[in-house]
Amino acid sequence: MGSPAGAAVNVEQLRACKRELFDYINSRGCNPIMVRLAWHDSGTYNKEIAEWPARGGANASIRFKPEIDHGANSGLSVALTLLEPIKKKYPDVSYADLIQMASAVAIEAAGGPQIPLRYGRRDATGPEQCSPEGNLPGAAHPFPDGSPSPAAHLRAVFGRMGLTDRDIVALSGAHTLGRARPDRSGFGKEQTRYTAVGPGPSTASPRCAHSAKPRGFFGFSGCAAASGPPLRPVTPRPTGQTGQSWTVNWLEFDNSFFREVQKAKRDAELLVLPTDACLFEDEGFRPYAEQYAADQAAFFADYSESHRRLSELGVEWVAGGPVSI
Ligand code: HEM
Repeated sequence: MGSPAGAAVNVEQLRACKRELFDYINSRGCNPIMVRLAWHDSGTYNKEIAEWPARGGANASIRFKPEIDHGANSGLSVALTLLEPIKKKYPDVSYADLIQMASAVAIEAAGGPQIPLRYGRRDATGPEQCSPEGNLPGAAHPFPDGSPSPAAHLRAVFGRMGLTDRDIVALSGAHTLGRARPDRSGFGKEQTRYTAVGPGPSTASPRCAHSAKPRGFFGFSGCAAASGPPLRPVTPRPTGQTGQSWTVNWLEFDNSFFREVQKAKRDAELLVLPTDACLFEDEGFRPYAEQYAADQAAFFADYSESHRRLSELGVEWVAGGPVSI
């Protein structure tokens, strides 16, 4: 049911699990939902509460009812189901580690930065350890905490987790991946041209910079000038999808979220939530948002560090943890 406090960290299993997750996630195109699952597990953290697991955070309590049934978690049981066969194969990897690992791998496999994740998280063991509903941010008025603006709401929620303005802006950049679906969150359109035809430009595949070979939607399909194995496996473009994405290439992790939100004339086919728009409207957030729109390397560097912090919120480490692999 979960890793006991005294369980040791099994580095061999962690490494093998990470290797397997890479293709497992990429071949299914489930990168976005893995990122969202991990964020919704850690994002319940309250820095004012000392006791574990009452303080919330990355403890895998999201796998139990009632937490998985919270309104904010609508649709995330799909991600838990996908992870179950992997958990069975690597039983010494705690659920909390597996959820965070899947998210970091999903980002790296989609072309994002490496995230210096550490392992050895202790699992919550039952429904009585679930976090109460209402800890995750709302995307639009009226905000459940009565905040007067999206920016105030984000600061209240992320501040409760001990995160800063820079963390808020960097982490919001995860919306470069994925979609909103009306039947899950109530946000987004039923379908757009970027979900109907699948992620990526609708006319032609992007080309590798070194050759005329087309690029797969998850990375290079092969390039004569590049040494070593292909960077990422090629996966068929998933067409006929539903929902509304924030970006055109919604299975590619880059800084396009910021570039799209920044545009004076936005593409009506792409989603901008009030909490996304405020990143360019609020004086405290704007410098970071502008920097990330202009400089992908700066975004990747900050994202990587903020994501690691998010992945460790509220964590109780088992004996031998935390470890890097
Ligand atoms: C800043 C406050 C945030 C708000 C208000 C927010 C809100 C939302 C909403 C409404 C959706 C659509 C869910 C659906 O309909 O399935 C969504 C999806 C998503 N969110 Fe956020 N989010 C926030 C922050 C974050 C953070 C911090 C991350 C990760 C670090 C993240 C990652 C994602 C991803 C990857 C998806 C796409 C999921 C999918 O395609 O299945 N979000 N978010």
